[in-house]
Amino acid sequence: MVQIQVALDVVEPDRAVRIAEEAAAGGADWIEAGTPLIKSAGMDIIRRLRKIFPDKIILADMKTMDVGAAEVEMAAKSGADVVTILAAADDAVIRQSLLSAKKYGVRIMVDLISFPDPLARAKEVEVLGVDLINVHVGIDAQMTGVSPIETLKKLAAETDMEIAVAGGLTPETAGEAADAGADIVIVGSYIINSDNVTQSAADIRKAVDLSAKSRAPAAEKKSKETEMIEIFKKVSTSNISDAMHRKGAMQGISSKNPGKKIVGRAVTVRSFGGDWAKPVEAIDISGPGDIVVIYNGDRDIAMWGGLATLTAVNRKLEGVVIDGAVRDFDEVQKSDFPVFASNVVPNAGDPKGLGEINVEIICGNQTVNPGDYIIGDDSGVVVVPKERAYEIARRSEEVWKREKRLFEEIKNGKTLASALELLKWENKK
Ligand SMILES: O=C(CO)[C@H](O)[C@H](O)COP(=O)(O)O
Repeated sequence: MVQIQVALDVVEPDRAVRIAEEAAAGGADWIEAGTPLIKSAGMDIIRRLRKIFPDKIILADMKTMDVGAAEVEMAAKSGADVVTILAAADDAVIRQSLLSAKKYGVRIMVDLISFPDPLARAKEVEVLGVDLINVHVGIDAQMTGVSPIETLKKLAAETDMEIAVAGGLTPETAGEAADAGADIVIVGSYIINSDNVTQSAADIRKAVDLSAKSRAPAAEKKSKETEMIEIFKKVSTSNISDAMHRKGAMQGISSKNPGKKIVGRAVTVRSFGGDWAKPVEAIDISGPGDIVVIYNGDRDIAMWGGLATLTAVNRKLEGVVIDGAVRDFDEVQKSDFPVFASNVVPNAGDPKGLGEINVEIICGNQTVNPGDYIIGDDSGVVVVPKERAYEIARRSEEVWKREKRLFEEIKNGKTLASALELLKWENKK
């Protein structure tokens, strides 16, 4: 039977243990002390997991690169059954790890993460005596859209080693992995960031246990663009800003029609001193999914009002974001059209026609290029450069999931400080 391994990639040991208990209740067979957890809690977390789960396989995700014998020994003596060594490590490290593993009665799993030619390396380590290999796409690489399944399929046809697979697996891809020949399906984020860990582990268990024949045909693969838009619609601007390391938020611009969220591509406009010609001309070259993003630089002369709003509604624009002022506030509000701006004033400027459309602009102190992704909600507006949009979308979804999980923990009696073990993690510099 294919084994399910839950990867405890959190840095708070108490949370890790709670999640492990919930995942075990959902059908996880192997419990992995993830690398960040081991770095945070040391071998104590292995001892603790061993005590709580005497009958489960405990994997120490050491990702050892050097001094294999010593690292295997300490994980083994703490209670691990399986220890990971990086495929990128020198053969000497792998040999030493295998010797130590034999001595202390544990198994070695070689992790192919980021190895340029994983199939060739898998054959080499098999010759060295390794019998457990992990086809693995790391978390940061997953965010760019890389998946382990194709490599898994190729490796399964060529090796007798037991194969584990990891890399952002969900029930759908975990099922595919089982069909492709995986013996151990390793799942982190999908389970540990779920607001119902037990159910999510059970979903993976069910997907893996279904035979290939009884599995529903895989859903048609979405384009990256569709996937991105769906994620941006689901997450908040706060999640996106976190995913961008607190960058991307426009300053001084807020929703003038609260409750309206926008997700779309920027049509940029630069104009000056209330000049509203270029902004309203930009509406005519925009359509569904477009957001007109305007730098006007004057908070006291409006360059957008009720008539521009009506035109934008008729052309089915997604919204408008203005570093500058709007007027006709009552008409804007009645329209329900998403308008984000820095100020509301009654007086307008003149349509002189100065400025440009679809050039790089600065709006709310952020650089915006034509085609960049703009997301606005009641917390504000963020700009996501188009070149990094897929990665940022995927990362913001992880932030969203983690917050949902924390929300559940706080609902169940934890405080935010205790859930995140804040005292331990205060900056000691
Ligand atoms: O070892 C890891 C990262 O290096 C993870 O434990 C592994 O990738 C599983 O987690 P996820 O399902 O989130 O990818």
